[in-house]
Amino acid sequence: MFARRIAVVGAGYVGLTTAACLASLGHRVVCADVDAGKVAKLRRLEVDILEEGLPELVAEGVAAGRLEFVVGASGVFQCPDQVEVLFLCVPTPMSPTGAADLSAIESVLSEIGDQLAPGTVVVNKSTVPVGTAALAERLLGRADVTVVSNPEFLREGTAVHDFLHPDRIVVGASDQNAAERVAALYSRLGAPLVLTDAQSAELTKYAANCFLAMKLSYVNAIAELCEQLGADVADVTEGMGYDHRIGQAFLRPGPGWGGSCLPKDTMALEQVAASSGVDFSLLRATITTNERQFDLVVAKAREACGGELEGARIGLLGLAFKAGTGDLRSSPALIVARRLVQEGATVVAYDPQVPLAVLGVTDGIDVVADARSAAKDASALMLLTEWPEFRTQDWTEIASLLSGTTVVDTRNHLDPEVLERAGLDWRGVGLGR
Ligand SMILES: NC(=O)c1ccc[n+]([C@@H]2O[C@H](COP(=O)([O-])OP(=O)(O)OC[C@H]3O[C@@H](n4cnc5c(N)ncnc54)[C@H](O)[C@@H]3O)[C@@H](O)[C@H]2O)c1
Ligand SMILES: O=c1ccn([C@@H]2O[C@H](COP(=O)(O)OP(=O)(O)O[C@H]3O[C@H](CO)[C@@H](O)[C@H](O)[C@H]3O)[C@@H](O)[C@H]2O)c(=O)[nH]1
Repeated sequence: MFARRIAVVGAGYVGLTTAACLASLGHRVVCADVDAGKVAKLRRLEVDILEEGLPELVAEGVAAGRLEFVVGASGVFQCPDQVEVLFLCVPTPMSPTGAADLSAIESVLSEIGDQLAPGTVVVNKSTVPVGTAALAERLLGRADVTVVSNPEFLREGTAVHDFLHPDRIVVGASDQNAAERVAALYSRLGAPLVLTDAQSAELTKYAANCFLAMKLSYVNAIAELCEQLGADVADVTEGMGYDHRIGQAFLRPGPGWGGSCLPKDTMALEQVAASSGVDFSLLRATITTNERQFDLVVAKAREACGGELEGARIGLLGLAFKAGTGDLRSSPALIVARRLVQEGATVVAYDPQVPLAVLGVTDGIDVVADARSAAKDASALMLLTEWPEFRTQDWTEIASLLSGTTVVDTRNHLDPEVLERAGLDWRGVGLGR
């Protein structure tokens, strides 16, 4: 079924990807954002997030007349065609209590509530606590409008690929007909479909993200054990991952997990569990293990600087929360960098996707234009984001620029033999040597 027109509110990672991909599937889409500057750029076909294939899909959709951009959620009603399905893709950040902040969703609902045509399906794609679809229906107060939960599972950096090749589509609603209308929008993707109630759909999203976070905390704890016991985490995780019940994915140790979703979603589910009277100590341990991981990384930096961070100069390779994105939200690299600054180190960082001017003076992090500038006169170099270009640096030149010899590789991303040939002391994670 092709809707006469789909509206998408929010033109960020999820909203813009949803709008452009639905347009590429043949739907007619109007995408709204409260940020007039962002909308003006999108109208000029400028996409300011790093997502492979997204600028091309936006350009194709606009050229085909299937995709347009408007300012403000109510802007979607300026178009002559009636909106039949409206997706909510607005932020649900962490509030000071740790719970998800639903104010953007509430604000959009109050803005559009009176303007929705009878029979419209409102689809929530933002990550929200159980009960939000029901809350949205109450806020709308419209018996002729249904709210459907359709959580999104895409990853940053591979958003278009993930949207068009999803592992599954989850659609939850009390109204079977509305759920099927939403599911039909994705029919060309051929993905497994989980049709359920709204509560189960909403919980599925948190359950999946928290499971991924738990897997990573577990792996990072195993890596720490490897260091104590003389084992090699790469071999241990390879041996674990061949078990199809475990799988090889999401088993790479690192500086801790971060990004715009896992940290806030683990905190939000913890809040939900607490307020439901459920003792989810496993989830608490997942979070605290990650916080400890940052301590361990800072301790490695301290050791690399001879036991004292005060006055040390440390070069950082990477600031984004993972390779393939320029997103700094809850980036472990940034958390570690700030901690090093707090402990008195001078931190000079390079990231291929983070512009020089992005960090404020308060962060105290000197962002430079290349890896060589980060290495210059540093007592130690630390890799925090696994950008491919870091593997292919001229490591002999880097070695000549450093004042020390230690390279802490928090992701086991570099080739130790290449670094050792350059006279450097490579220190990875989860290696008992
Ligand atoms: N980033 C991801 O990888 C990802 C993946 C799956 C789910 N999610 C969830 O999707 C939701 C959106 O995340 P995101 O990363 O796309 O956020 P984002 O910050 O990249 O984009 C959100 C957009 O919404 C706009 N916006 C805010 N309030 C608005 C309003 N009242 N009216 C119109 N536009 C408004 C903002 O200007 C921004 O452009 C969150 O709940 C998030 O947890 C994110
Ligand atoms: O083996 C691994 C895999 C990931 N990470 C780290 O884990 C974090 C999260 O990575 P990833 O899951 O790839 O990032 P996101 O783009 O934030 O995607 C997650 O969060 C999204 C928002 O909810 C979900 O839609 C996705 O399914 C979920 O993977 C990053 O810090 C990664 O460096 C590791 O340390 N080791």
